[in-house]
Amino acid sequence: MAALIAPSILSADFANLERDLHAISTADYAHVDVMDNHFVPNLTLGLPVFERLAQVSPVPIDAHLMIEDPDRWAPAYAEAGAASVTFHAEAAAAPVRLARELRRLGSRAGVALRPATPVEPFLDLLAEVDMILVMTVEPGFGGQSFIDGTLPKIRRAREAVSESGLDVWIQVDGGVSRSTIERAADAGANVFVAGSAVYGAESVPGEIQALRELAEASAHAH
Ligand SMILES: O=C(CO)[C@@H](O)[C@H](O)COP(=O)(O)O
Ligand SMILES: [Fe+2]
Repeated sequence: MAALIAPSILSADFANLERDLHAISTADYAHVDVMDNHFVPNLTLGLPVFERLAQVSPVPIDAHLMIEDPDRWAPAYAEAGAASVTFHAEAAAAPVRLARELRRLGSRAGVALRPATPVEPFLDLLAEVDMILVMTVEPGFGGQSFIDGTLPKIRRAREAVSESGLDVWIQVDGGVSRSTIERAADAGANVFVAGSAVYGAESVPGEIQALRELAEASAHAH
């Protein structure tokens, strides 16, 4: 399975976001973390900045909305041109209605799960989403360490997707690096978000390629 790499601009230089989007032009997506200081204890950027990022990005944008009331706010990110919009299961009042609305607006629809949120309630609803994001750290900050306890959930999600025959992607986000990406790929993830590992590397394109190769080698191994 092809591995898709989505560097998180949370670890970019916020005074040089356009430059740092161009630095990841060999990636598959640019992962943009929207935090509202309520759903998570951190604040990043909102719609006006996001709209400009979508206009100047050389790669499609994967929006990760760590916000309350995504039912109300998420569609605007699809309208702003996000290729994919992921909202949190814990925050959405009507996740199926919201996913349908995002798709209607031309975006892929993703549902994100905090480490302690079970995936099971969504396994009967796979046809309604394009991606499940299994958070491999508690959302809110970059640079945290990968939680191995999330691997069985990734595995269960992958098994259900395979059984369904649907092309639902499984994304991992948090603590993904050269030393953890193989475990996530082996468990069944196919989209990999990495912030500090990519932007902290000596060569950004070199790191993107190294992560892609490690994930693909591991995914092919089973
Ligand atoms: O959503 C989040 C954090 O909540 C992420 O997308 C982080 O930006 C990942 O950063 P690293 O763990 O890769 O440094
Ligand atoms: Fe994220």
